[in-house]
Amino acid sequence: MMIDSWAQIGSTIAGLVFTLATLQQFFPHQLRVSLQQFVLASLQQFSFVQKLCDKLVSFFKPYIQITFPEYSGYWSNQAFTAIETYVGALSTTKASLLKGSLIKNSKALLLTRDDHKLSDEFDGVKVWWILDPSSSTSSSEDKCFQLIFHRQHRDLITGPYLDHVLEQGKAIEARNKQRRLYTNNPSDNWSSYKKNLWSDIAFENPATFQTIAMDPKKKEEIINDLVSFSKGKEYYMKLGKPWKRGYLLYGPPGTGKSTMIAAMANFLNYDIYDLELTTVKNNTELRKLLTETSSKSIIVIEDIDCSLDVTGERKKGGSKTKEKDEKNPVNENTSKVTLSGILNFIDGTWSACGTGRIFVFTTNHVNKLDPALIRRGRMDMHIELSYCSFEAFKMLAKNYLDLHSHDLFEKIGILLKETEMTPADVAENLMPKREKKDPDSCLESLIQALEEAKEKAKSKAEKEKTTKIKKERGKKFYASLIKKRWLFQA
Ligand SMILES: Nc1ncnc2c1ncn2[C@@H]1O[C@H](COP(=O)(O)OP(=O)(O)OP(=O)(O)O)[C@@H](O)[C@H]1O
Ligand SMILES: [Mg+2]
Repeated sequence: MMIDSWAQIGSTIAGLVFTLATLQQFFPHQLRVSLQQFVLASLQQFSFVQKLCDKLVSFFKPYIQITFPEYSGYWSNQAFTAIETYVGALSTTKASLLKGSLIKNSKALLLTRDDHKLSDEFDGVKVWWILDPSSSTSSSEDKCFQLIFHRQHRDLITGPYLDHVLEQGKAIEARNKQRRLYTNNPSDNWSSYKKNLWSDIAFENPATFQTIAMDPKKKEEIINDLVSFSKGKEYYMKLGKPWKRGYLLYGPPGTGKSTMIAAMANFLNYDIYDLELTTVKNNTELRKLLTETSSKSIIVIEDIDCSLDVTGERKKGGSKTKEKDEKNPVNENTSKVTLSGILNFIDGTWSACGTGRIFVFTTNHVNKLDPALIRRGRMDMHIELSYCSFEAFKMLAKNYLDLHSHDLFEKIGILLKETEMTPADVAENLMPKREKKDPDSCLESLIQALEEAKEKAKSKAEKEKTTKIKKERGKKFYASLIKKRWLFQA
């Protein structure tokens, strides 16, 4: 009330000053000077009185309240959601009244305090959160949070503290969020409702970077790259580049390409969009699908060489190439997605319509891919996943058998150098076949498999060698026949 009346006085004085300024033009000079002095003195007195009044108000009412409603107009208020999560997680360990809920798309049971008033501390300053302060008095069904703090900490609380609350709330939400695996629906099934472009299920692949067997240095490099990308929003903005990154995973079947994608999603807490190119009819559909993916997600095209003819069409250049490219669909019957459509999808104007996106392509035949598709900027990091090395084997032994060392490791190390066995095959041999783990028999079964693989490779190499020799002999024989015939004719 008091504040309202002072606001009224303020506007009255402002009006008076304006009227006086207009009238002044008609007064003689002497009178004008005296009037100005009078107005200045009154204003000084007014500001003194106002300061005094402010002090009185803050003395009798020293606390500030900020309300965060659940809805702002028709839209849900994102600040409310983040605050709800943050406040819910406030020292649940100390509280005696708890409530549990399993929220949609959340992977864990959410335990929150079942109090209406909670205190929190930031930089030594105490604040209070009240849920639904008006619930007892108001008939409105909308929930809201009220933050109460002493007015002397206004700057700290409205600035750094609220930033901290929103950031923490969002981080907890992301941690609890159940990741989703999306796959695109054939466009014949698309309804007018946009969400129908993709179907999704809970993503429950438990692969992590700890469980992936590969060169530790390479693994660390990938992790660092992902971390700097995921935290690099401002950096990308500064560079004027869309916030996106491409990874090309290549290597023989069973070397961990799909496992790596799952580990990336789990590490970053991103959803996966598994794009099945063969069901996409044309570039327009491809663009639509892209615009319907969420930010901070991984868009995957597995076995890109099988989904699209990307075997160097653009290398030839010229308008003819483009013509050929357009005529070179994924699937002769239904799809007209072209290489240029894919290039535009990853790197064109449309690719920047969301942020924090990761594109991952996998292939077993990296040499077959058009250089334009995998150049840096499109596929920024090329990751080779190869046959099982000794380092990779040690990781698998640790994960599968809890073994850090064993007498048989040395022999396995030598055999791995002499053979090409995929981590998938090594893992299969290390998997205990009985309920009770018996590391010795698992390692022995691996040694046996390695020796068999070595023998197979040896006999295959010998076979290839004899076929080559036979071919060369045959060639020589025909050459001599032709020579003899030619001599005879001559
Ligand atoms: N590097 C690895 N580390 C740990 N496990 C692995 C690794 N590679 C393969 N595996 C195991 O083998 C299985 C098959 O691997 P994955 O599907 O990732 O291979 P891929 O490279 O995607 O093969 P493809 O080229 O046929 O798609 C996985 O379920 C995983 O258990
Ligand atoms: Mg795979």
